[in-house]
Amino acid sequence: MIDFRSVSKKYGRHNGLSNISFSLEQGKIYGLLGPNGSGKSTALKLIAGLVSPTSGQVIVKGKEANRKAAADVIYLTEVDIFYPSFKIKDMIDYYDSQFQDFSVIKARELLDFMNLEEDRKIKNLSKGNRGRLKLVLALSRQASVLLLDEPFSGLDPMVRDSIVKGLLSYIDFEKQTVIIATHEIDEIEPLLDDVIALSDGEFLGMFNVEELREKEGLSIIEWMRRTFKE
Ligand SMILES: Nc1ncnc2c1ncn2[C@@H]1O[C@H](COP(=O)(O)OP(=O)(O)OP(=O)(O)O)[C@@H](O)[C@H]1O
Repeated sequence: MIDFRSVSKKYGRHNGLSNISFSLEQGKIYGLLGPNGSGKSTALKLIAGLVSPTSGQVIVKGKEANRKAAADVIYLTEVDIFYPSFKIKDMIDYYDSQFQDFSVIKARELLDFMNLEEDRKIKNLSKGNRGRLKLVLALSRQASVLLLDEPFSGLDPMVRDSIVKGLLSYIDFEKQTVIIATHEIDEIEPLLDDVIALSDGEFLGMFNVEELREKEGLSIIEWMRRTFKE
């Protein structure tokens, strides 16, 4: 349902991604892994149609990715996108007015799960709570592709694990494909079906997490350490 066909993305003379090809299936959770600057955000932006490939094609649900086709793609970015004077409930209303696939009922359930009160002003929220709110807003939509860029980075490690596990119940695996770009591999490993590894804009490989454990006796983090040391 998502295809990268010989995709390169240059920023000026600098390589963001170099000749990458892979295919992703519907209904799976993918980890997009790699060190800083390896091209993870670039890959997500290409799927969301926010940047265009310099060469090659990115196909999402049979069509070339662009801003219009991206109506069915949710992209949770690292950057804060909130209006500081808004209260949480204003943000929920705003999302409800902007996105047909947004569910207020689901948003309220998620706010409850994340311990967020609707009357809090966004500018008064801690970084971790802003991170929680971003997840609430993203997961309250029903789009087919969910792109999460470092979704757990602001979260307290003490609660991260339970949040990560809880989030699974809000994903519709019949319809949604999820790609999580992250450095926090340990916590999300149990969630992932397959992993795509990037380094310096190059595609290192894609593999199944369970197979890796069964055949090679390695966790993702062990595999990453070994691969990136080489
Ligand atoms: N707008 C831009 N202009 C110039 N170079 C860019 C731009 N965006 C990304 N790059 C470069 O492209 C490469 C890939 O960047 P990208 O942000 O995709 O990596 P990343 O894996 O998401 O990194 P991080 O883990 O640090 O977020 C980096 O070398 C980066 O400096």
